[in-house]
Amino acid sequence: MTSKLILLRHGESEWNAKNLFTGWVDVNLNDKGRAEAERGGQLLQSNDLLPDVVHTSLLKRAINTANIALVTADRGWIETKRSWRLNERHYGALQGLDKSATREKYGDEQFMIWRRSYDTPPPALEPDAEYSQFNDPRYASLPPELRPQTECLADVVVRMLPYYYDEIVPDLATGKTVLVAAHGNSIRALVKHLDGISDADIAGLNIPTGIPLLYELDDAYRPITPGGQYLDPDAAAEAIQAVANQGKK
Ligand SMILES: O=C(O)[C@@H](CO)OP(=O)(O)O
Repeated sequence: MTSKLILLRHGESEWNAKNLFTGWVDVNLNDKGRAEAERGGQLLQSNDLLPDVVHTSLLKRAINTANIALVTADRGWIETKRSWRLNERHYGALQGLDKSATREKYGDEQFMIWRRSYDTPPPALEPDAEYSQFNDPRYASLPPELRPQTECLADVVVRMLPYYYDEIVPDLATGKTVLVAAHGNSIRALVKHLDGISDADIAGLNIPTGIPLLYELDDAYRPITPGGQYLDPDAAAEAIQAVANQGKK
């Protein structure tokens, strides 16, 4: 038996457009992001990939992307599950900072370590800082040690995988087509797991906004096509390059 898992990074957000580190800050989609989400829904429909269940993070850019895409594909009625474990990587003290200014201030090497190294997190964000989510009511049920103040990608893998195994795989096992609407770095964590990408090589993988990425999985939940298939490969290639170039002049 094979199963279908579709990964969808949210459409462009207000802070993506401003080139700011976002992480757990709950910013909304902009007009371009909403249009990308609609196009994502059209691609699901035209490829006959109609989700039976959707999993999202607790952040509105992913929630609204899923809603727009699913309503567009006439699947707005499907079962919905949400978890903080699908949230974007917490960007620590970088949240709210301009990416280009950060690169200029700290240099290319430090910028890339914070942005794409596997196991070096940015400095922690104090709980009472302006862009901290430490006391946000949506995380009130988490014990303090689970509420991040910064994360590297390795931390995201560790907190995301229990959700994948406990909630997403059981949906795949019952033959459902599963949509996961999440974020650049939580999707990178999941792709790293699915494709068995090394800690070094994952630095070079970027996820475009709003373009569904289909993984057909075998009965061991391994990809039949390594890397999956973007439903619009040309648009994905261009958008991936744009993500990789963020922060460059
Ligand atoms: O700012 C962020 O939260 C992420 C995703 O937008 O950025 P980056 O691609 O730099 O990890």
